[in-house]
Amino acid sequence: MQSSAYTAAQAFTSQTVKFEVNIEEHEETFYVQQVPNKGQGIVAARPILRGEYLFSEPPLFTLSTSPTNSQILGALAKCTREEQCQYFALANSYRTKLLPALAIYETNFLLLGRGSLQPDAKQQDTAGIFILGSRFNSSCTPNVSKVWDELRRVMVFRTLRDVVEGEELCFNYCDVLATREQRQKELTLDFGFDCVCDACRLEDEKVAESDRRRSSIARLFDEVGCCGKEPTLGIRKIHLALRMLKEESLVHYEASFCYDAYQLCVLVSDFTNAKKWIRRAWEISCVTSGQDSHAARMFKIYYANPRSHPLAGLLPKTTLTGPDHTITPS
Ligand SMILES: C[S@@+](CC[C@H](N)C(=O)[O-])C[C@H]1O[C@@H](n2cnc3c(N)ncnc32)[C@H](O)[C@@H]1O
Repeated sequence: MQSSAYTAAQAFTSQTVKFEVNIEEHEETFYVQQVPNKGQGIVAARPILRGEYLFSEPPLFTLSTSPTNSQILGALAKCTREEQCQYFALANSYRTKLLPALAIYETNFLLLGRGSLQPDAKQQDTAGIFILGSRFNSSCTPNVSKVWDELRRVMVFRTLRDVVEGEELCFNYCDVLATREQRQKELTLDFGFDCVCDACRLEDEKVAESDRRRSSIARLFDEVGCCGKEPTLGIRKIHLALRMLKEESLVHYEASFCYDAYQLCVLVSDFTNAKKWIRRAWEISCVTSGQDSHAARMFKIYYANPRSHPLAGLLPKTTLTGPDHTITPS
């Protein structure tokens, strides 16, 4: 199998430090190659464990989420010739609709805000071009997470679950809890392609089942937030959601549900189960966002002292259930 060897080199913004992402350094872990019906993609060269760090990459340049063609050309003018060539070698899904520089930007930009390691990073409207990160295709059952580290100004990629050798590495371009129809619509309208990921290629009853589960998880996510006065009901909904997330092989939202369960437990002074839930939330956030992420650090503090949460003891004492409790379908 062929890997395309290239180097993405970019100076840190307003710093003199050079930061390089060299695909050759990662060849034992993954390689870039053609994948059926998606152009190029990133493929695991060996079994990779859940939560393994893949690489960090600084943006070639950053702009708003809807720049003009001349703003992009302006940013490219500050790049080296090699970097410009790398940019124009990226995928282009809008070849017939937009000018080349803009079309490539629209096909490849990544938002800097989502999943930021800093809670208050005001980066929602900023996007960047990442030469290697641009080779990740989309999956609606992703096995890779991407988190923007505002402090280091790099996008960090890591695996969300165990990956077998030869498996494609993908993150999600759209909300994984949307139904297939909603996802397909968004990917066609906003990203310019028809998704052929495994979840989108499910047929008949299987896609109906997957849609039902994803919609139920989304609904439970909202409902749990309203269960502050009914912790027993809230915990039951969380168990249900976690079971469905597992059935859908989805990791996103898991830490959030576990943190909600922790909060419900501290509300009723069930600190034994609270500790179990916050430990689970911490473990998952280390996988999805890394142990230096804001969420992982906050969960670690609550694990050390579950009683320190401001909601502790606000409701009458009772015992709920922990993350290992199994529920029977109703
Ligand atoms: C950021 S690029 C990803 C890498 C790209 N395949 C390449 O060759 O460099 C985004 C483009 O990849 C393709 N792509 C990504 N995910 C896909 C998917 N799930 N199904 C079909 N095409 C996909 C689409 O053409 C999309 O516009």
